[in-house]
Amino acid sequence: MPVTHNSKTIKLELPKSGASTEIYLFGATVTSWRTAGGKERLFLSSKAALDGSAAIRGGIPIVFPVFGPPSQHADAPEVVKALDKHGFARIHDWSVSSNAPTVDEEDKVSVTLELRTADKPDIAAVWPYETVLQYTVTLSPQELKNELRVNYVEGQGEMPFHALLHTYFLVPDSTKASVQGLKGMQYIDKVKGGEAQLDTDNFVFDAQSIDRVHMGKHSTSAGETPRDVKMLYNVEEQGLGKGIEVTRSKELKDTVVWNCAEEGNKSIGDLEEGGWKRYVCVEPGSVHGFETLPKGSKWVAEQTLRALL
Ligand SMILES: O=P(O)(O)OC[C@H]1O[C@H](O)[C@H](O)[C@@H](O)[C@@H]1O
Repeated sequence: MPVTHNSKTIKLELPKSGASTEIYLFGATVTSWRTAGGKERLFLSSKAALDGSAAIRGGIPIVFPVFGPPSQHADAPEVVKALDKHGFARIHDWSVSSNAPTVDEEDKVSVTLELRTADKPDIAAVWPYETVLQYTVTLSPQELKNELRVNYVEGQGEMPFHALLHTYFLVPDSTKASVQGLKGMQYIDKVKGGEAQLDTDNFVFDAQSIDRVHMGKHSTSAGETPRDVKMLYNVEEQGLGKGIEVTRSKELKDTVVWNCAEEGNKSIGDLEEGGWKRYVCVEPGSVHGFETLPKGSKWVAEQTLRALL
């Protein structure tokens, strides 16, 4: 059966190719993505809480409706200031949507999860905008697509929000991994206290702590387009390929790159020892400036991850 689930997780499988993905209902967090042949592409800390007691350390947590600690944003509206770091989507149970059909074909399988703020009293207490989040995960032999839909159903005034797909890639060695496609972009360097900088080269993770928010879109002769980014392993390994290409819809205009390095690893209790060397985060989102959504409307964004052979 290509779609199986239990009370905690959903598994999508393409038996012919060996590709699969696993999604926890908690946070709608994708915790595993294996491409054709069964190679794992996402990092999941062996110390991650998988019992709903904390956000899952690894995979693809969903950040909504605020990125980072709300106090970090001078432009955060009052209502946002009361929220937890990275918002509420990653720390609540989602359910399988009965409104969206599950696609189940030989080389494509998908499922849609849903979070209704009206069903969660603790969210409704702090978030006066009734929201339905829908998240569709689609697996093909070499690709994983994540589509997030934000439906603002009922409330007063426009709804402010950030959204981001906090993708942890599994890498053989984070100090060798690089990211192509950010050259020429302005970024905010959170390690250097929020200083704005210009990326002048293709970006190489090294042993230093990295925490950057690359802002906005690419200007090309064809107009403004969202960036296509490539995360490269720069390591030869049987069956691994070169890396992962990350494409996204224009709504995910920003890209966060993060690795906590050895020193930072010590202060993250649920990150396994040496975990910093096994992951790099490349996170498409809209986190520089708040989106504002009129009541009754919808915001749709997606990323596609593709293994580069
Ligand atoms: O530890 P978490 O709350 O999951 O946050 C993990 C990281 O998320 C993002 O990448 C931020 O840019 C980092 O500043 C933060 O440390």
